[in-house]
Amino acid sequence: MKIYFCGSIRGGRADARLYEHIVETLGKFGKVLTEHVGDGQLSHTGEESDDRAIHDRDLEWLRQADAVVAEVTQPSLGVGYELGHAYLMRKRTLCLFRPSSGRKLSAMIRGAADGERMVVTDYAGQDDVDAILEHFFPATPH
Ligand SMILES: O=c1[nH]c(=O)n([C@H]2C[C@H](O)[C@@H](COP(=O)(O)O)O2)cc1CO
Repeated sequence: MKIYFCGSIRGGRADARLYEHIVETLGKFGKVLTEHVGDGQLSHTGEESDDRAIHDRDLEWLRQADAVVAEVTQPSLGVGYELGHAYLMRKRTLCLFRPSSGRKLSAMIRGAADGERMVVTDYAGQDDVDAILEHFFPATPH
């Protein structure tokens, strides 16, 4: 199971520690292609690499992915772009949103959910992540 994790980078790194926890937990279900998104050392300027190289690599990883998981509380153009591609590629996708942030999730994300291929789950925080992921990923060996 290859998993593509999306989280804000240039959109702001306020939730970076939460991303780190999600990436670590996702490791129980498969191989996370985008581990760097959960790297606490990665700043809001992003990776050192050339922007086109980042873009092309990430779209290729997205093509390879069996599932997509996104933390969507911190708004990010890149995450929105990835989710649009994932949707058109018909990838099974889980979006995690924290209403306690005081934000209201974009209609273009919540409005795309069908509860099957594209799932949006509201949650309180880190302690809920395990149970949500266990519910999303089928209990088959990988
Ligand atoms: O350095 C990067 N590396 C990278 O993989 N990304 C991808 C993965 C993230 O899920 C998403 C974050 O987009 P943004 O930087 O617009 O917040 O884009 C984005 C950047 C910087 O834009």
